[in-house]
Amino acid sequence: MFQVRGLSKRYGGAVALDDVDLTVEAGEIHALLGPNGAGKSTLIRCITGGVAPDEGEIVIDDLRFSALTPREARRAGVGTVHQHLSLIDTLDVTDNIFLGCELRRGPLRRRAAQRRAAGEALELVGAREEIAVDAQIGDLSVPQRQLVEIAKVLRRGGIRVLILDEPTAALTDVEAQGLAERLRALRAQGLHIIYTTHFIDEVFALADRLTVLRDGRAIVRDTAVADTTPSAVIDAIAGERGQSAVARPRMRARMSEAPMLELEELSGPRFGPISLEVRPGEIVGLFGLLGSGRTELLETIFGARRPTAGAMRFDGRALPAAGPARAIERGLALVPGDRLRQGIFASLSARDNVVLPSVGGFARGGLRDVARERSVFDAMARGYRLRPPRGDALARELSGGNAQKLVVGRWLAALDRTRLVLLDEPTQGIDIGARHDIYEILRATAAEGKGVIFTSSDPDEVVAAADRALVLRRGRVVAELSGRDLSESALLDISQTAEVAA
Ligand SMILES: Nc1ncnc2c1ncn2[C@@H]1O[C@H](COP(=O)(O)OP(=O)(O)OP(=O)(O)O)[C@@H](O)[C@H]1O
Repeated sequence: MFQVRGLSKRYGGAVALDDVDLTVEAGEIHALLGPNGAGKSTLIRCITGGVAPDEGEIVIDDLRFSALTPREARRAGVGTVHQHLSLIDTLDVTDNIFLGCELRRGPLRRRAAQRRAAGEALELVGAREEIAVDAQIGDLSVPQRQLVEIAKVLRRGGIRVLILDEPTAALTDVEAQGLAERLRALRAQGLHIIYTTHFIDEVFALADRLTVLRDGRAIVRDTAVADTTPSAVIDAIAGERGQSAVARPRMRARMSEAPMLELEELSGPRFGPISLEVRPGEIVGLFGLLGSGRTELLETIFGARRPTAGAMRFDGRALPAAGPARAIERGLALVPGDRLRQGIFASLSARDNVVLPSVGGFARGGLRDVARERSVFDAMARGYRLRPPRGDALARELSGGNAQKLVVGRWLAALDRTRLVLLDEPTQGIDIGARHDIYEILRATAAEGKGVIFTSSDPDEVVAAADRALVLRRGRVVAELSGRDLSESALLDISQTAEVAA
């Protein structure tokens, strides 16, 4: 039995959870959905012991808790797989699984016993054949790392409730299906599985029941997936603008002939050689996974990394690897993928996070133009459905998805000077309503004659937002698709064929 009853949590005046009930049966996969800032992470933190609720209780078997410490949660059988994986690249699988809880006899580590137990833990997630216990984590693919992470949690034993926070955010469809298989097997062992996601299709393929949170309330509660439809769920998540936002027609930009960006046989760290042209008004999608070289390619164009061979030209002139400052001067902008590390200033206000790169441009007579900063921020908050839409909220108080909107939105504020925008996974962690708003913003940007390159591991997204897509695998372009040829199934076919060929 796993139940949450009447859970409420406030942060100052902000209500994160408002009288939430949730029941997850044994042997059930329960999807937790909702727009950014709806309270999903807060609910999960209450269950895993990171946050003490103000009211309500959590019931696990015959134990009732009004608040849990992380230790109590573990003892009660709650295991959590976080979105930001906790594994260390330079250690092997066994050492990662036993990090901080090594098996010892006196002062000695029992290496053989650990390796054996690590193998058994991998068996629990059906990955004993696939993953060697002495493989370096850095050499594993993203889905393999995720399996190690789950194995690490299960190894502790006594897990009754398994919680996964956006486990498929960085996976392709094929990889997500692989993970789904493993989760089904765990479900069959009687675990209560709760997972958060922004992917609706996946919920209908995998989950048994679902709950949708909005503004801290469970507006759809413990509903059997068989009793609802994807469009009803999208409506519940995105509100009345939901369906229409998703179905809105695409706006095609007219493209001029001369390319603004030219890459000629460009090679760099983990990619190349790649040749690519981007014209003003064009949106190019780079479809590839983490580790496909997509981030390195964007960073090289932006001058943050040095190419090892080939040439780059922007507006017909050489684009030297002279650092981001020079690239920004020439009209390039990069929205980084690792936003937690590279993008957010946690202790600054939401408004400062958005206007900071543009403050110089807004200043008048050496003073910050506060009115202008406010209006730029407010426009961004409206356009991106920022929650809360307050400029003075500290960035660290925002939910993950809303913090992400700040980093993407920052370039909206600076867009006057930008001619080519590079975005690394711009919608990862962003809810379905705001996701489509971001596509529109990309379209509107292109319609002004600017160029856009974005990376994505979501074929849907590439089809929805790009004029042309390059499929990237291990640093090379394995296919290029545009017009009628650019479809979700074509992208998937090509990436699977490339996978098999490799
Ligand atoms: N430490 C905090 N201080 C103040 N407010 C907070 C804090 N943590 C969360 N909140 C607020 O609580 C609300 C719920 O946030 P939560 O992180 O649970 O959302 P979420 O559904 O997980 O969103 P996302 O999909 O963006 O991750 C948000 O309005 C957020 O701003």
